[in-house]
Amino acid sequence: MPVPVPELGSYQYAPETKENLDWADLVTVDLAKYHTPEGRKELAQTLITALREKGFFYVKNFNVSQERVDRQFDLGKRFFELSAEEKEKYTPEGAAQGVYNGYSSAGRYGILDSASGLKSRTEVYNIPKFNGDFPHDHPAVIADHLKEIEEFARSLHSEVLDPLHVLLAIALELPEDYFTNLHKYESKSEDHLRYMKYNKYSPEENAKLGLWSRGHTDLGSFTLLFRQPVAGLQIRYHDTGEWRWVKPQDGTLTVNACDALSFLTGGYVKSTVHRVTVPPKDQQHVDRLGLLYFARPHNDVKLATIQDSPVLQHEGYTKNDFEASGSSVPTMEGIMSLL
Ligand SMILES: O=C(O)CCC(=O)C(=O)O
Ligand SMILES: [Fe+2]
Repeated sequence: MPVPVPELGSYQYAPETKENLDWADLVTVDLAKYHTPEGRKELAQTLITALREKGFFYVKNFNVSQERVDRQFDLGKRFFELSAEEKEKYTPEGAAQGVYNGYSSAGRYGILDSASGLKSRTEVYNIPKFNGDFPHDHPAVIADHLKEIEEFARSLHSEVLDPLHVLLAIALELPEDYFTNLHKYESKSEDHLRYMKYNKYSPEENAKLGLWSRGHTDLGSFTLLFRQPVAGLQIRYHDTGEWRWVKPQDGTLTVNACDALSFLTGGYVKSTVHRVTVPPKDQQHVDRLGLLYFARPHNDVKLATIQDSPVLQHEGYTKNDFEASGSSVPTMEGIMSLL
């Protein structure tokens, strides 16, 4: 008898940790308030304060149902359950030179602990924009649901990124479509939807490791992280330098501003250093599956400080690091080849 395939969306999230960790104190941008001019004004202030102080914040009421999110987690889970051999077929050519759409096996992230030789066990599957610039092969588990994945990625653009870009423009006293014009879905940019699996280690291995990923900033505009019940993500506070854990919140996205927004605003918007550390003891027995979206400006956007924002002018944020050091200012495409 054929075994029925479980319904997509039956993904079981791990229970949250019971440990009392040093959680980051982050504000929530409630997009339910986005639909009136007063609400937008208030949210613009909430957002810009969050971007200046912590660089990370939560977003709620973003009009993408939990059911659709659960189905994406399930697709990610099913992808990583494929055999190593099958997954390796989707490793892109040029992976070693930084080409990242498609599959990256755990080995590519290298040795995490030189004393023990323990390697990263983080697998990634990146799916680029569906605007025609990035034709791609996918295994059947993904290909069979490609339309749904496309709709999901497009709604993250229209329901989350567009509103955040409008709010940022309001806060900087720019025309409301200033940033949405740099982030059109149909234009070429290196946005990607990511399924990400941190395969677990034994408690003994974790004790040797300490960290699962090194501190870094993200390259693009905003990164959207769907609720992650397995604690591990930590951000570094700008003012004190201390590391704080990011707490999973029901029905929210965790969002961080990234390097491109920081360059465009002459450092007014902060791109915050973050990392993934070993989870607390009560969560070390589970794999940590992530669902993320990385938004980036169009490839041809020059990363020069915006000169027409009265706020940036008034506050004195008129030069980013490239401009201050007299180096030539790269485009978004150009900066990728500098990495
Ligand atoms: O897995 C996470 O919580 C964060 C991942 C991350 O920082 C990244 O992929 O850039
Ligand atoms: Fe990151």
